[in-house]
Amino acid sequence: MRRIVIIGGGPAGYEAALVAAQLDADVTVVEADGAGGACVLSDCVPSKTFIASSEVLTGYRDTEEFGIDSDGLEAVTVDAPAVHDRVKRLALAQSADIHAKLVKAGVNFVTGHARLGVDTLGHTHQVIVNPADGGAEYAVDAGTVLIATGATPRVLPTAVPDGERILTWRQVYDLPELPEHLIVIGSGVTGAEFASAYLAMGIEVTLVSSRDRVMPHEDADAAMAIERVFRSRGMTILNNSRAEAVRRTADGVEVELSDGRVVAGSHALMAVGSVPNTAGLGLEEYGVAVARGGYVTVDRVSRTNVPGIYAAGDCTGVLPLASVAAMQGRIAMWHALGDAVQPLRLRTVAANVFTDPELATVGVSQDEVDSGRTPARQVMLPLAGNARAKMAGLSDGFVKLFCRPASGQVIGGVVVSPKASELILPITMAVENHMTVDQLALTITIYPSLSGSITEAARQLMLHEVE
Ligand SMILES: Cc1cc2nc3c(=O)[nH]c(=O)nc-3n(C[C@H](O)[C@H](O)[C@H](O)COP(=O)(O)OP(=O)(O)OC[C@H]3O[C@@H](n4cnc5c(N)ncnc54)[C@H](O)[C@@H]3O)c2cc1C
Ligand SMILES: NC(=O)c1ccc[n+]([C@@H]2O[C@H](COP(=O)([O-])OP(=O)(O)OC[C@H]3O[C@@H](n4cnc5c(N)ncnc54)[C@H](O)[C@@H]3O)[C@@H](O)[C@H]2O)c1
Repeated sequence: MRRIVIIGGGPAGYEAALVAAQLDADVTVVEADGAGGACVLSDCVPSKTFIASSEVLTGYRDTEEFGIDSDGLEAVTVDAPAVHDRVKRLALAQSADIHAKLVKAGVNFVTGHARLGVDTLGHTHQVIVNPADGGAEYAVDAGTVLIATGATPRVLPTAVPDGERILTWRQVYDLPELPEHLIVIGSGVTGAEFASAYLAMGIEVTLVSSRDRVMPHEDADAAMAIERVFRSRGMTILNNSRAEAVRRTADGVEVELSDGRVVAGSHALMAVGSVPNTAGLGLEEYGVAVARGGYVTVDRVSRTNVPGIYAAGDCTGVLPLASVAAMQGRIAMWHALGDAVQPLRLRTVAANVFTDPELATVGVSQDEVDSGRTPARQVMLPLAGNARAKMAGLSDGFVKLFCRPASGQVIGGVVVSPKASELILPITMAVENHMTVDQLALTITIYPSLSGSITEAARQLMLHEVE
């Protein structure tokens, strides 16, 4: 029986463990916190649960337009401790579910810290476990080790979070009440999602964005559409602004920008990226290649340069998504245990930003098409013309489709709309299965439906081909 030790119990680690157990390996997962890792306990799951509460408030916006009399958002109050309790409860419940699943699969789950040890007895590898229960450190031999240690919020030395006024995204759920005026620093996906959720909760939000638009790595049309929505709902967005320092004041914070301006608010949320949890793991001593920024270097089957040592998830910096982390972890185990394995393909990974409206993408990007790297025809269809969107009072979103110029094969798409995370699936399936715009266009969709805009976009590309 092959013995596998996995360091880290997030999506990369626990999904790998389930695969390895299924293949009859003897699996130990060492996790410093709880099953599900940071994804479940402090990052993805809590933030999406918090956003779910903010979406309830969104339902109270513009009710008059629908002929519903209400006192509007002003009359709705948010019970912050109740919202935060729900966030934590759901995260713990999800963690418990994952723990139960692992135990049922026969995985040995150890709470504690682990690092690579020096193998003096000539075993393949050795992992040193420091259990959280205070017990003595011990060594575990392993034929295969998977490093799946994730990442931690980046801290600027001039803006150190204190958990009260200057916060990481992991600390917001401990606030006794919602901020009065939240300054979000960093307009990547994390910053944009929190700015959107707090705005929906009726909080004054200032977003400090170091670039000329929010979400600089996302589709520009989509990011600008969302920035317009944010501004129209009253968010202050400071473009081309870097935060130099954040200080506590008597009753709040002040953020000093690099051009000398100072912005005052009640709280600051630092969303300036993450750093991989790779220090102290003994990687360098062991000869495992670590790239700039501390990311473990891996190939497309999650191998590091040291035979038998694999790495997966955010600690590799390949693509920091839970879905990708999980697939990297599974691939590592399929490869290590000699099962059939397809190397990681990032081309068909769908991603979603949970702002209001949401922004979902898959396949080629507008940048790749504009630069000529990928020849494509495209169409962008505003949702404003969709009957279902009109009924729901939606005017901001769109569907964008990319296809190969000659064959019409669907190679990418963007959706900006409520629940874009669900609407991207047909485009993802088309990309994954090399479908053409004709095949998409001939699919009969529900009338009226937002998904009708996807087939309509495909029909427009079909017509274009005929011209
Ligand atoms: C605010 C936020 C929202 C997000 N939302 C989404 C989303 O909606 N969808 C999505 O796909 N992705 C989302 N992500 C990204 C997603 O959370 C990560 O890609 C995912 O958590 C990566 O999984 P992982 O297994 O690599 O690491 P993690 O989930 O970080 O787990 C790693 C675990 O390893 C443990 N660990 C570290 N060092 C050791 C050690 N030495 N010994 C033992 N244990 C150790 C840590 O305690 C941690 O629990 C979000 C990220 C953030 C920050
Ligand atoms: N919905 C999701 O799937 C989801 C949600 C959150 C995060 N994630 C994943 O995590 C990754 C990282 O996202 P992120 O937003 O946490 O980090 P990021 O690194 O993408 O964004 C951080 C932003 O902060 C800016 N910044 C840095 N220092 C600054 C300063 N001093 N002042 C102002 N701005 C500053 C950077 O320029 C950058 O734009 C994403 O690419 C995504 O893969 C996914």
